Amino acid sequence: MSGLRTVEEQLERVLAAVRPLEAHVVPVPAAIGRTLREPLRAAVDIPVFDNSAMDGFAVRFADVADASPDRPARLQVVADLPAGTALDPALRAGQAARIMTGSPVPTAADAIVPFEDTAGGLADSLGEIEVRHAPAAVGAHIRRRGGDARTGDELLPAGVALGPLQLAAAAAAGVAEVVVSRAPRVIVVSTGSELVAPGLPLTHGQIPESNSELLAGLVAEAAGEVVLRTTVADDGDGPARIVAEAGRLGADVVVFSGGVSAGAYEVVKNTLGEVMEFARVAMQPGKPQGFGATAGGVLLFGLPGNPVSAAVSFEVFVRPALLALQGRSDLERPRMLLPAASAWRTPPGRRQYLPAVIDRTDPARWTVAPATGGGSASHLAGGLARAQAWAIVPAETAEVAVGDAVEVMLR
Ligand SMILES: Nc1nc2c(c(=O)[nH]1)N[C@H]1C(S)=C(S)[C@@H](COP(=O)(O)OP(=O)(O)OC[C@H]3O[C@@H](n4cnc5c(N)ncnc54)[C@H](O)[C@@H]3O)O[C@H]1N2
Ligand code: MOO
Repeated sequence: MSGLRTVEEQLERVLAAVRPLEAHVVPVPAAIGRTLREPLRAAVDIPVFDNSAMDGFAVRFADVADASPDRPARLQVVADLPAGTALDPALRAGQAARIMTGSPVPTAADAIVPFEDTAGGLADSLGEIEVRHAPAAVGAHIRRRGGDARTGDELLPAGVALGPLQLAAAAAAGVAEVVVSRAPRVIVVSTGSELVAPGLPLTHGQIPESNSELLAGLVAEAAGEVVLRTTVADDGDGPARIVAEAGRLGADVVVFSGGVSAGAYEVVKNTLGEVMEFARVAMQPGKPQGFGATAGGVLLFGLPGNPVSAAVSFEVFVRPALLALQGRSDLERPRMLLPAASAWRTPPGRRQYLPAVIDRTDPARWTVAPATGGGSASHLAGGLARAQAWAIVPAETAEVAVGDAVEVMLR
């Protein structure tokens, strides 16, 4: 199809307009979902000290090296070391300390014997014990100081998203505060005089408004903060009023949906032509795209109004921009090649982004299929509910056959 811009060209224009937001210091519990802007370095060693991996006895390996059920080694227990103890008892030949998992190993000990390897176990553990099984080697069941990370080691580079695993590592490394990006502030605007809040009665020609639900949720998934969510009519100066409001609210991004194609009442296209460029992109759905920035740097997206078009356009253009604003190093969703479970036709000359389901019954052979009976028709908002991924089919491909390897963007 002639005169269409590639997805890559459009995305390049979008990303060229992105200026990363300020970074600030927040306490670790407030950093969930934020993007790290300075490397995370360990403030203490992990583990902090040599400690026991088992409940049992700290011993001198030489005392128990030959222990067996027939010839058990007898040791005298001279100390008890619960977790949190500050003790470091001396152990002479033939002596042991009872020790719990996580307790500091005495300097004089060089192996741990679990309760299970003694005759009396926990029940008989504070007087004399009989070790019936020798530890495998010096150091058995001892978790060494710094074995995981040393003070000052980089645990995470800047640019990664902080989830529960990353924040737990920060806490374990003794870190109380991290430097993260602030959340992008986003305004979500639906356009259309036919739109009515879901649940309200509909007169002829009216439909429930659903794009703001979609886009606000996608913004939140991308760690953005929706500061205003509203609908404007197909006539009047609603979009311009919103752009002015963006300045007052300190918004970073405005996402319009609808009103960008070729009709008589395209309110975004007709009123924001001075701050936005309207292009046709070689993708289906999502062909008509508006994008621009205000003098103050607020990014303005004009997504097509069809619900599937809006969803795809968000994935392809808005989400990468929101992540780039936050300084995220990886702007892409994970992708993989999967065999098609059914055949479908694709639009000529435009890259297809098809709402897809993944059959994960066989873990060694996932397959992909369209989520909607009607293929990629952009109005199928109900079928969108089943979509688990996007199948991406190149512009040159006319149809997908069963078994063809299809690129799939997971979500
Ligand atoms: N003559 C042409 N007509 C169209 C073209 C074209 O190239 N030439 N492109 C088509 C394509 S492709 C798309 S996509 C749509 C995009 O249209 P708009 O972005 O202008 O969107 P609207 O016309 O406002 O709405 C389209 C469709 O989506 C429904 N909609 C809109 N907003 C919402 C919402 N918030 N919640 C639920 N549904 C919404 C709306 O009622 C329409 O049915 O243009 C084609 N036309
Ligand atoms: O681009 Mo439209 O989104 O094909 O339906």
